[in-house]
Amino acid sequence: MVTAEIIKKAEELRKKLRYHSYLYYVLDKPEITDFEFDRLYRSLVDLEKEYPEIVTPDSPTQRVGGKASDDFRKIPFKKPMLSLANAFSAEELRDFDRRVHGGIGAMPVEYITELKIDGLSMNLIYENGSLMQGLTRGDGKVGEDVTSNVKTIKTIPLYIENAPAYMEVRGEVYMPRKSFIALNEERDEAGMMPFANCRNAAAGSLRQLDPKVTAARNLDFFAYALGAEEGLDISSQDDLLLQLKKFHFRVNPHYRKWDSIEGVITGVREWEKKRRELDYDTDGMVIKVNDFRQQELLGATGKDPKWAIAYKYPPEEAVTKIEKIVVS
Ligand SMILES: NC(=O)c1cnc(OC2CCCC2)nc1N
Repeated sequence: MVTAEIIKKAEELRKKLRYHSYLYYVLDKPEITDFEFDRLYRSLVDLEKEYPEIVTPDSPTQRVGGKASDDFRKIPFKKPMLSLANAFSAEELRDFDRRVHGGIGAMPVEYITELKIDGLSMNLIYENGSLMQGLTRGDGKVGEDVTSNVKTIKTIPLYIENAPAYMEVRGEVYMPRKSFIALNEERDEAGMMPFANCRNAAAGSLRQLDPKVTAARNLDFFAYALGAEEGLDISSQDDLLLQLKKFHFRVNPHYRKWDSIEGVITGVREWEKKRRELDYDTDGMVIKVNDFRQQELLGATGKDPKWAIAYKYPPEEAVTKIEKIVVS
């Protein structure tokens, strides 16, 4: 017979496990040992086994669901996922800046630069703090339901405290380079084709029918935008990134605010080389007008926002295997 104490005990364990998972996976600053974490986790598993009726879909024990996901149902978005126009030179960034100033008149403009993570963009739907659906971007209007695979990604919260009634969090699922290299070695040994790059490996891992396979691929997630939401009062991109961190999402730390496009160009040049030191692939920088009122003034033509642009770095040789071609 389930008592209020038992439910309270389960909720306390879930709260502790969420918090320590956040410290370990998102901040990489655990406060307890793995042994202590496992002990907490084991007590919740035992409690839920003894009283199956207290299990909640957002319990930490529900990350790797048993069932293979159905064939990626197509789900329309409440708010389309915009795509980015590209710039390939500093001059094109200056053209973008001229268009922005043309659109909003004499007001000063602040820009935010964010590393452009080379993964696949996702829409995470939270209702009353619980993760209800994880959708791939698809064509920007209709996504694919990969919820059971998304739930296996440890840095994606299954439950968020103090969240509004409805919120869509958007970001990039990616595979760290170390995991990509290890996965390709495994595939090579098994006589399978290697993935060409981290992005393809992440896409292939998210589209697995069995969540257990996805769970073993060590995917990760950086949050960078909100879709449809109720009750959040956020007025700029840098405030949004702070709010996403407060909700315990991983936010890429290398974003920066600039008060001129010349500053943006400095930032873009700085990361052209530096990005190779990172443990994940980037293919450029995303430049966004910081102020949301100015974003609204500029609007979006079709599917590209006029308040954001992606600067693309020239592609470097995708190194999967070194082939030596001996010219006789
Ligand atoms: N790949 C990325 O890192 C990335 C992609 N998209 C966006 O912003 C969306 C939201 C509004 C326009 C595009 N930001 C990013 N950092």
